[in-house]
Amino acid sequence: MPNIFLIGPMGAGKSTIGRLLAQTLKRPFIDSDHEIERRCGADIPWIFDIEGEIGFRDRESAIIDELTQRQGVVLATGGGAILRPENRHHLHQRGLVILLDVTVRQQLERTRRDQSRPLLQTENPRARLEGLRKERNPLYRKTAHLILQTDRRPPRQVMLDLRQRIQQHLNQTTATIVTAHGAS
Ligand SMILES: Nc1ncnc2c1ncn2[C@@H]1O[C@H](COP(=O)(O)OP(=O)(O)OP(=O)(O)O)[C@@H](O)[C@H]1O
Ligand SMILES: O=C(O)C1=C[C@@H](O)[C@@H](O)[C@H](O)C1
Ligand SMILES: [Mg+2]
Repeated sequence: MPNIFLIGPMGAGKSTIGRLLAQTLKRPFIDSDHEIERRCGADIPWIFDIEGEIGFRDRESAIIDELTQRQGVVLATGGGAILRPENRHHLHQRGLVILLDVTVRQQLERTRRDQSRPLLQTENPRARLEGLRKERNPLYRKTAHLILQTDRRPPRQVMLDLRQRIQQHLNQTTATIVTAHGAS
């Protein structure tokens, strides 16, 4: 089984679904946001405060480069992990990249009680999420091998669907390789 990398907007469920998927596949689960916090000894709002978004993005790029070199892991990335070209390249080349997508409406619902996302600590989170979506959607889409909508379904359902889509994708890829090599 290749590495599974989850990308997508804040509140799409990358951390939640990633953990469930790793459990059922019996793979190690890593969350790049948590790993940055653990190593830094500070939470993300604090890192944004002290080092600015650029400081956080530098830490994020270093951790993505490192974690994508592991084997057989499920990795949940942060919502902005696709912003830098080198991150997109590492993700796309070193694993199967799944975009968990979500509507802005659901994002608002899922993130409104949580103050851990500095980019949403604004007067108008809806406008911020819409702006981010416009800017990032093309980047998510060109980095992903598979796309899955996560609205209106509970996490376990999304995870089961995702597991099936991954299996289908891998079966198709294997079939193509076997055909290309002319195996009987
Ligand atoms: N399919 C779902 N249905 C309902 N709630 C969900 C679903 N997926 C995730 N959630 C809830 O939404 C919130 C955000 O989910 P999560 O932290 O997994 O998002 P994320 O994609 O990792 O966001 P971030 O990019 O900020 O790390 C959590 O409270 C989680 O329980
Ligand atoms: O969408 C983003 O830019 C972010 C999403 C979170 O996962 C964190 O990585 C951080 O809050 C920034
Ligand atoms: Mg997360």
